Amino acid sequence: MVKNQRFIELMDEVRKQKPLLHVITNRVAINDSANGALAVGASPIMAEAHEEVAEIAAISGALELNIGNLTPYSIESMRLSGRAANKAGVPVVLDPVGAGATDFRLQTVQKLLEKVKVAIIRGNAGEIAALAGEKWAAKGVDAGDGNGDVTDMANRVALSWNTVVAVSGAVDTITDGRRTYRVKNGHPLFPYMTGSGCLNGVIQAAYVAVTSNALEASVAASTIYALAGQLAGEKCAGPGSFRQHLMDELYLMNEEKIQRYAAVEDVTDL
Ligand SMILES: Nc1ncnc2c1ncn2[C@@H]1O[C@H](COP(=O)(O)OP(=O)(O)OP(=O)(O)O)[C@@H](O)[C@H]1O
Ligand SMILES: Cc1ncsc1CCO
Ligand SMILES: [Mg+2]
Repeated sequence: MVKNQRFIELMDEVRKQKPLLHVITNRVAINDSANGALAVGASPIMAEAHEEVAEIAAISGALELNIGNLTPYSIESMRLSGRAANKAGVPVVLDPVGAGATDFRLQTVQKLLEKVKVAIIRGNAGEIAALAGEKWAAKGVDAGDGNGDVTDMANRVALSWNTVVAVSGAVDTITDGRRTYRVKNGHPLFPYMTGSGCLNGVIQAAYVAVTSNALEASVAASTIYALAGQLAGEKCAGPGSFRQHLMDELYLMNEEKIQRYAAVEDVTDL
């Protein structure tokens, strides 16, 4: 399945369709998330008023829920929009930011997953470890260190919630619990840009808006995003200009760069 050609087709499809993305996210990442969505060709709307979220979710190409700055109000926004998205057949992406940091976050994610069918869960290893019930020294919203096998944890979470799981890190692991892919693109400056994982989640939403195959959407989004960061990192001196170059490289991504540099492996049978 993972052919560079397919990533290119999906990238073109996002640019052609310009899917509306309903995003409920944290106040740290909100502006970069909107700009990154525009850079890949999607059309973001950040909305969380209870009066309108169901209506917006139902007409969107995808809904992205990010729990980075939870409040009781935003939890209800996520529930209402998630239910409306499910009813309308709109795919939902969930970013369980800091799920290992507090019981409140973990319980909120679990309750959301019980009520809302999610197409892709995207998180760092610490967050996915929390969902898998694995011990892991996650540090707030950062991944931290742990000994668990990332693929095994991701598989378990994917099978429990019947979803695709995309684990970000130096290598990204994407699985539906049956097939597993690894993306080796990326750049060490990524962790110095706050909200870079949150933007990854929004790009996942842009891609799942244009295909009913959430696994291929997630592998394509993870690859194109990590590759844009890799090319950005090669051009810049530090985190400030990395952020600028990342937006540019998302916008400038093309067939030639994907064919030349995408480093994706199907590790299902390894
Ligand atoms: N050490 C690294 N080397 C290369 N790429 C990396 C590295 N760490 C993360 N990435 C890339 O950075 C992007 C963001 O992933 P990361 O795991 O840092 O998200 P996150 O921890 O959820 O971020 P945040 O919470 O700040 O939004 C991914 O596309 C991933 O491929
Ligand atoms: C720093 C931070 N705190 C809550 S959300 C967020 C953005 C990165 O996840
Ligand atoms: Mg994160």
